[in-house]
Amino acid sequence: LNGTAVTSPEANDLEYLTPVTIGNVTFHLDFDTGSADLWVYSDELPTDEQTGHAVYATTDSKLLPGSSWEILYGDGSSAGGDVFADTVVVGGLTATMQAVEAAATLSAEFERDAHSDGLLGLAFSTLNMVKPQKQSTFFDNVKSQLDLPVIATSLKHGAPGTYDFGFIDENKYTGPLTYVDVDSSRGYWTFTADAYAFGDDQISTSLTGIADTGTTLILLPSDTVSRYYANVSGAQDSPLHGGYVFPCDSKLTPFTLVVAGNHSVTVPGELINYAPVGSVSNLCFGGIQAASGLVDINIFGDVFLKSQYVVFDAGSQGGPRLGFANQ
Ligand SMILES: O[C@H]1CN[C@@H](c2nc(-c3ccc(C(F)(F)F)cc3)no2)C1
Repeated sequence: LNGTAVTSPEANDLEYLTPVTIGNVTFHLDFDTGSADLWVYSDELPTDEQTGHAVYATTDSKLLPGSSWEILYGDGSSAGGDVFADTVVVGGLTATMQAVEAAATLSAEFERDAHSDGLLGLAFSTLNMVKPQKQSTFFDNVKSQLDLPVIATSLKHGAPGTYDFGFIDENKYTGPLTYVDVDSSRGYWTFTADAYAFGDDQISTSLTGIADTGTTLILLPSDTVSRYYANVSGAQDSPLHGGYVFPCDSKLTPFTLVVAGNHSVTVPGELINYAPVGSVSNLCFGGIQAASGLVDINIFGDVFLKSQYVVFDAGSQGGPRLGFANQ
């Protein structure tokens, strides 16, 4: 059995939310290939923090005795609580004994996120934060039902896309799929590009990072980022806006990763114009920004992933790998 779930972008493609049924309640979760915990807003939160969200009724649920979780995300946000076992359905696929992590505390950033009802982690289960015993991700729990141990993402700019589980949909991409090996030793979908380019400016330095659907932007070392925006007239690193901004009518340079020898994966300049900074100024915020101190790895987030149909292959032909094709 395979499955497909439709995922929809919030404003400015800030995050993509996908319906997940737990028990008989549907939650809209932020699928995150950069973490490995499935957690939901719950009735253990202060009532005002539950408002506007689907809420997991822990009183009707099967507790995992003595288990708890606490997670910290790359932007410094955090969440924590206790753990239940429940039936979880995504795109027609069912995991009967899925660890569902009920949020009892949320950091301020989550309190401001009016739309998502929690996260569904799709990184490797070694990254799961449940103690004393790590729990399996939804993907690991349904993997045996799938034709292939793969997740394929089609995230789009300002339009619904899909998460395919168990199969690769030829109708969703053009040209060849180019595969690159993944180093899963830190639990992420980590890969290395042999070189990269800003337009025609070839940089023959390798670049290692993670494919992360839960991060909105592309986060790179600050010197790399300043080199990118040197090509964009009027661009400046603005403390007021928290990163590089430029005139919204700027023509942005494409960003290319060279992988698997000589295959180019290119993000068109248009996708690197992330969004206007506000309604009055004609400044736009860049889709490539510097990775903050908390994050010690480059992150190829949604701005990167939107240009590609991406196959997260857990080992259909040996080790884990990522496949990229234009969409
Ligand atoms: O940790 C890395 C793993 N993937 C990245 C990720 N970050 C979030 C996140 C979602 C929502 C919020 C909030 F709602 F604004 F609080 C904050 C962070 N989800 O995945 C970073």
